[in-house]
Order: sequence, then C-alpha cells, then structure tokens
Amino acid sequence: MKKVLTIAGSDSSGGAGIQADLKTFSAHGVFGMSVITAVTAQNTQGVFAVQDITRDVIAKQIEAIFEDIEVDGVKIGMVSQVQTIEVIAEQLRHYAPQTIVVDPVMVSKSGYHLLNPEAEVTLIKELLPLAMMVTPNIPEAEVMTKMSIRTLKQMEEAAKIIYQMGAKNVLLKGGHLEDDSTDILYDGREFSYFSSSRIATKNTHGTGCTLSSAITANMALGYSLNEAVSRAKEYITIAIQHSLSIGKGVGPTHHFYTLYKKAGLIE
Ligand SMILES: Nc1ncnc2c1ncn2[C@@H]1O[C@H](COP(=O)(O)OP(=O)(O)OP(=O)(O)O)[C@@H](O)[C@H]1O
Ligand SMILES: Cc1ncc(COP(=O)(O)O)c(N)n1
Repeated sequence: MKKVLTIAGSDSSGGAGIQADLKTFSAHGVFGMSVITAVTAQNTQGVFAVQDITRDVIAKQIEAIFEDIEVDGVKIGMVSQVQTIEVIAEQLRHYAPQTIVVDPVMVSKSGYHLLNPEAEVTLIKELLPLAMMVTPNIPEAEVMTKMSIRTLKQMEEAAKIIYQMGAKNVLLKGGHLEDDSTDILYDGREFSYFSSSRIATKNTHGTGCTLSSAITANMALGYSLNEAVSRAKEYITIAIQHSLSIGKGVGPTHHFYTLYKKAGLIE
C-alpha cells in the first residue's frame, strides 16, 4: 500500500485541513499519515482560535515518520508561522521525498488568516523550490504575484510568474472565478486546462485541501502529473456535487460518495 503524508493544520469540524486530507487519502486507497502544524478551533461558520505546534514537536513528528516508514508522497497545507515553515523545509531537505505538493493556504473561506502574512515570503522562498507542484487559488496567486487575476489570460500570466519562484509545476485553481471552474496547470513549457461547470452550492469548505491531497495520492499511485490532476479534479467535482449541509455555514464536501454508492450504502 502506498503511504502518503499530510503536513497541515487540524480543522475541528472535519471539513478542511488534516481531516479532509486523511479522508481523501482513504478514499484513494492509500495509507494516510499526518504531521500537525497547528490546532484550529473552527466550524462551518468560522475559525475561533489557533494553537501553533512548537518547532520541536513538528520536527519530531516528521522525524518519527521518515525514520521508520517509506513515504510515497507529501502534501503541505496550513503552515501558520515563519518558524513552522523553516522547520518543515529543513526536515524535507534532509529526507528529500520525491513528491511534494504545496497548497499555499493563506486565508480560510471564512476570512481568517491561517498563514501569518509575515510568513508569506518565507513560504515562497522555502517551500516552493521543494515542490513538485504548488496549488494556489486565485487570492493566493494574487498575493504571490501582486497582480489582479480576473481572466484565464491573467491566470496564465500569474502561473508563469509563480513557476519562476521555483515550483516544478503550478496548478492555479479557478474556483474563485465567476463562470466555469477552470484550473490551469503550467509545467514551464505548456498549459493544460481542467474544467468543470460551476456547481451551485455553498458547501465548499476544504475544496482546496481535498484537491491537493487527491493529486498527491494519485501521484503516489504512479499516475502522470496530468493524469493525477485530471483524476483529482474529477474526485473534487463529485465531492462538491454531493457536498453535505452539515452545520449552519459553509458545509464540507462528500469524500466517499463513489465508494458508498458502489457498496450500496447510499441510493
Ligand atoms: N462551486 C464549484 N463548482 C465546481 N468546482 C469548484 C467549485 N468551487 C471550487 N471548485 C473546484 O474545487 C477545487 C478547489 O478550488 P478552490 O479555488 O475552491 O480552492 P481553495 O480556495 O484553495 O479551497 P479551500 O481554501 O476551501 O481549501 C478546484 O478544482 C476548483 O475548480
Ligand atoms: C486547518 C485548515 N486548513 C485549511 C483550511 C482552508 O479551507 P477553507 O478555505 O475551505 O476554509 C482551513 N479552513 N483550515
């Protein structure tokens, strides 16, 4: 069985972060492991408190995994603080796993700064050069490139700028645009496009976490980069189509719809 690691924050409501990542890994038939960078108190309505995990405990979690287990893929999500990023980068340079997908999580859907704005530069400088792929959404790409992104053309321009920052591939997600949800992949030479119709739902908590975890799982399973993104896009689209009205705010997506359906657990 392939073994895949998420380095991210915990979401108490289970829709995003570590919890979304582990559900996604399970749905892909890979063994999920986690390094927790921060514990958030959050639900579908907001983030109410964050406790960052110390540098030392983050280093020890990474060490405990890599000293014992072969890791087939790593996904990085919420990294919170400068010192968190530095210790992750240090450890990953040491253990040098082949597949690292960086989701540069900055602000939650509810508007909370999950990344200290002072750490934005550190994230770019330390993590992007380690990344096989970086998966910004439009607001994150705007912060990284300091440009305004409203069209596909501007997405392409931004992807080229982010590529220059050191990631081997850039997947710029179009979930925040108004029309179809088109994500664009740039590998330094050409663009590939992954489109789905916009699904009319408010329940999109953790969509970015889920997509980057699905890409990591598919890469660990041996799919080519394009195939990994294409399969992940299909997975997130089904998860959003069958998203769950849990809580009073932005609900989570459904990670196991296809599996439950096949098993006859749902109609
Ligand atoms: N309403 C929607 N209908 C269809 N696809 C969507 C919708 N919203 C998001 N997506 C898709 O979900 C994936 C995640 O994109 P999105 O831009 O929402 O990421 P994100 O903002 O980083 O997510 P989050 O911060 O919630 O984890 C992309 O493939 C995007 O195209
Ligand atoms: C721990 C953690 N990681 C990531 C997100 C981003 O997800 P969203 O943008 O849907 O709030 C989150 N809310 N919490």
